[in-house]
Amino acid sequence: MTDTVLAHVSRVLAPPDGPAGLSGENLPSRIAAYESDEPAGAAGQWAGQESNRTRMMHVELLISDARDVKRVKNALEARGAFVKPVYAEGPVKVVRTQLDAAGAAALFPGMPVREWSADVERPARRTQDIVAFSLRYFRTHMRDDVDGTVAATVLAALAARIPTKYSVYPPVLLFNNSAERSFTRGEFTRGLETLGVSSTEYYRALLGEFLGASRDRLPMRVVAVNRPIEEADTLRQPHHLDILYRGDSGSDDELWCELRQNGLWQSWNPTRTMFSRGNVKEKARVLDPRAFPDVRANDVVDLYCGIGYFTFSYLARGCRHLFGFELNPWSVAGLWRGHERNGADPEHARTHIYNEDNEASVQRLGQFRQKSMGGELLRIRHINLGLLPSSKQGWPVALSLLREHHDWAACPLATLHVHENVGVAELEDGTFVQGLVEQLAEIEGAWTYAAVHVERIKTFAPGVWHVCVDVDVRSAA
Ligand SMILES: C[S@@+](CC[C@H](N)C(=O)[O-])C[C@H]1O[C@@H](n2cnc3c(N)ncnc32)[C@H](O)[C@@H]1O
Repeated sequence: MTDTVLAHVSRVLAPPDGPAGLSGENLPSRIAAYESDEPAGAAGQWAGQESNRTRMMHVELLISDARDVKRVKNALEARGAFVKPVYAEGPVKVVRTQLDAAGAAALFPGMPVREWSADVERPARRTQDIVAFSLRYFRTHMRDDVDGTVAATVLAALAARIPTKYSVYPPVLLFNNSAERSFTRGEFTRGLETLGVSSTEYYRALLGEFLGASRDRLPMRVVAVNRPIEEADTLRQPHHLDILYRGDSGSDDELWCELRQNGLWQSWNPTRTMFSRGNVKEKARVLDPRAFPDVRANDVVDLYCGIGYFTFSYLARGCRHLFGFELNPWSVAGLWRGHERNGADPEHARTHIYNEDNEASVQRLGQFRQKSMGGELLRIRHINLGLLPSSKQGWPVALSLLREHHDWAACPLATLHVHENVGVAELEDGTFVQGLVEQLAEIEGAWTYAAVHVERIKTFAPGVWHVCVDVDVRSAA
């Protein structure tokens, strides 16, 4: 064995009281600590009581030059305003603070900031805990007759392949699948065979470690590996979800995950529908009356409603009617499960979901107005356009809805929330936003458009941000 391999083997074989991070002794509590999408006591806001959700929003600093991180951290620590950990989003280093926007501007003039709250997603999970647990398990469950040197080499190889990033989506423990670290790598499966370790028993044991990990104490029964969604797939379906272990006899069609974020339940079938934890921040923004004013008692259209990511936040804010359009029947089924779990609007008096192309929305809203409103116009205060990589298909649809069905006299302002993946350069030089506004004006020239906010939601790929641009639309008349 080379020195490098030996050094690595001695590191991964460190005894339980060895270096922190490899011991794994405190595994359950550490894992439990990762599983929290919201602070204890965050209440469901479904009934539309929005006042108690208003809270001070802290900001995080977006630092483009890594050399500035230390200085910023020191300054924050001196004021007791630093929040661990510092993390990276593409080229940007993100430092969380206990400061509000004004405090940050005073301390770090000109530095870009964005809001965050404790119920916003934690940074990517990277931990050696899974590795430590797994190595302990392999050592205690491998065949007695495996040669010591072979065992050490194989354990080192396994340690390098075990995925360390995962999501707890009860009942599914979903692992990432990077080029280096994955349970589906040949080295991993061959390594288990060499040691005589049963993968089924190993996954069952791994799940056992997560039993107490779900904050809502939901059962964990499935280990799966996710692969990236294909860019070209409009329905954003997880075609490459591999189920490695199932502790029940249900079929894929009966597998429903549940997760509560910002006090609202969501439900989805992970073999049929994508789920992005990172959108939790945008969902929280929809719940913030300062960011999304006048939702209450007005109407909202969600042109790509999916499983209800944003739909539920609008309903929680007390909108009058929510019209959602979604092509994927599995997402619609998930949306209704989540809707039921959230326990309000049981008669579906406010929630109108159409399992069809949003191109049909102009016609559907017309029918709704005739049937349920005596032909009266709607007050469409917000239109959500939540499709990646681009929601461009929905831009003319959104403007047609305003043209045909919106009462400008009763509601003089309508806001489009345009989700897109945008390159950093186009964002920073303003060309994306300018192009968006110009294209909207080309579609409907009689109105005015003002891009009032650009929310950087998460990095989609290096140098590419998933953003939501809020565009205020006013009729010139
Ligand atoms: C990024 S996902 C939506 C995320 C969503 N907000 C949620 O809760 O899942 C985009 C969704 O748009 C749907 N979709 C794509 N094109 C559509 C169209 N023309 N009309 C209606 N839905 C569409 C896809 O099926 C997918 O579920």
